[in-house]
Amino acid sequence: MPTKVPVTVPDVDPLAKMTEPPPDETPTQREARLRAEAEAQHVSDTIDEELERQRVAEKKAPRALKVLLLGQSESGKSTTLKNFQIMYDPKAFKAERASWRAVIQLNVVRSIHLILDAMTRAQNASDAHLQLSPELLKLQMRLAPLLQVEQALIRQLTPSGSGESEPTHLSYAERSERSRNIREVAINSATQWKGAFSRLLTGDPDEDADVVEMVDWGNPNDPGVVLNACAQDMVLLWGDPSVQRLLVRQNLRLEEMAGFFLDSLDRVTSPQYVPSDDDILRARLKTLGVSEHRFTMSQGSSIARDWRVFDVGGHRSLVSAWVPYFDDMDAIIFLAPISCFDQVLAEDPKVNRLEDSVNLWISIVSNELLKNTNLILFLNKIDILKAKLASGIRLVDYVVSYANRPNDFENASMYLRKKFGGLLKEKSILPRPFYCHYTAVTDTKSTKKILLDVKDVLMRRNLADAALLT
Ligand SMILES: Nc1nc2c(ncn2[C@@H]2O[C@H](COP(=O)(O)OP(=O)(O)OP(=O)(O)O)[C@@H](O)[C@H]2O)c(=O)[nH]1
Ligand SMILES: [Mg+2]
Repeated sequence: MPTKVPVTVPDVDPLAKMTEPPPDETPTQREARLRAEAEAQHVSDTIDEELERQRVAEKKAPRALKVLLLGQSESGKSTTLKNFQIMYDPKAFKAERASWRAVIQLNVVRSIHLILDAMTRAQNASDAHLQLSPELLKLQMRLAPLLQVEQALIRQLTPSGSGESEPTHLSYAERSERSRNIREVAINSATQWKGAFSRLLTGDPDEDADVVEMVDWGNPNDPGVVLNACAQDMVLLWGDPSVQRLLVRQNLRLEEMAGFFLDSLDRVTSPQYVPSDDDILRARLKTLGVSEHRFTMSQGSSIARDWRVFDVGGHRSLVSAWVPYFDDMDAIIFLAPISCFDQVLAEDPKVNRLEDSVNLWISIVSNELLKNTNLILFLNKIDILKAKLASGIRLVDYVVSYANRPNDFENASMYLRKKFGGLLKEKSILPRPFYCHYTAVTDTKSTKKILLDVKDVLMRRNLADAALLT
């Protein structure tokens, strides 16, 4: 049996013993000690107060306002995001300028590819109306190298291993850091373009240097070099009246398609080409996955709020990836491209695009997770809608319920607005206001006004909600 050792418990607190004043303290020492203790207490209180103030401030600070951009593929989500960038993060927008060049080059090559395909179809059909002149056949041959350029650009803009056949990424992603260090390797001094480029370096040297770097003028297979060499032939092809007739016969309206640059060939294929804001808004690059962008916006003179804007891919296969973002979203900007009434989905040619937009709208409006979320509808691509209706394409041929209303923009846009508004009213779980704008988000001026309005509405609603909660 182990013997028990009694444990002696001190009858005084050892800590108190250590801090208690010495027994032989003089009155002066005592006064000094008390002063030091009071000072230490004051410092400690100040720290506590500051911590408490920070805690309250953090609690009160408005969290970031979250906005999700939704809509079918090619509805204009990423283009709307670019407008946000131009307004609230011009630096980020500028930083990407050079990278858009490759996207625009690919957009050009795609359009030419479509024309060459249309010519091949005409040859195969041996239709007497579609006879191609020997000059056109020569052009067709001379433009063949562009198809290889297309492949090179797709490789540059498609993430490896994604299984995607369509580009989805700016090329800067893999270049950004590296490019800062290898800028000097870009120009081969033997090329004739060097002079042109050095003359060009007038504006922001950084921005232009990025563009200079993107083209390897010493490499005859570089996309920029091939495009420049083919520029005249492309202009001839696009301007040829029999090509225009052929496109009409095959119902190919290239100028209404995403990423149309054939009317600006001289400019966009020139060695000194730097994409303008307008070009970047018109460039087409499909989104894969979800990207988040942060902006700081102010309301009046006092309140600044952080905004988080989410851009998602609208391709059918990507729609299920939207759901995790529904939770906790303050607002959704839903884009319905109403010019698309006579088009079918690229991913499913059995489905009309307008009908698809209406169905997506119903699923968003009636979604339980979104019953408290503000919904803002952009009836987009009104510039194309106006041109289409003016050219005689009839809405009633695709939307039977349009009946005998006049085939003009005022009536058509109002009709579609009522349709979307009616569905919101009918299908929403809780009543909510109908915020709706007619937009052409490739037009920065009108879009700026609309986004300012959206910002005001959301900030006000958010403040009102916060007031209700407190
Ligand atoms: N003319 C015209 N073109 C537009 C308008 N809005 C978007 N576009 C063009 O339509 C194309 C598709 O726009 P995006 O913003 O890439 O479409 P998205 O909704 O992001 O498409 P996904 O990424 O595939 O989901 C781009 O080439 C845009 O320039 C518009 O109002 N008018
Ligand atoms: Mg997109």
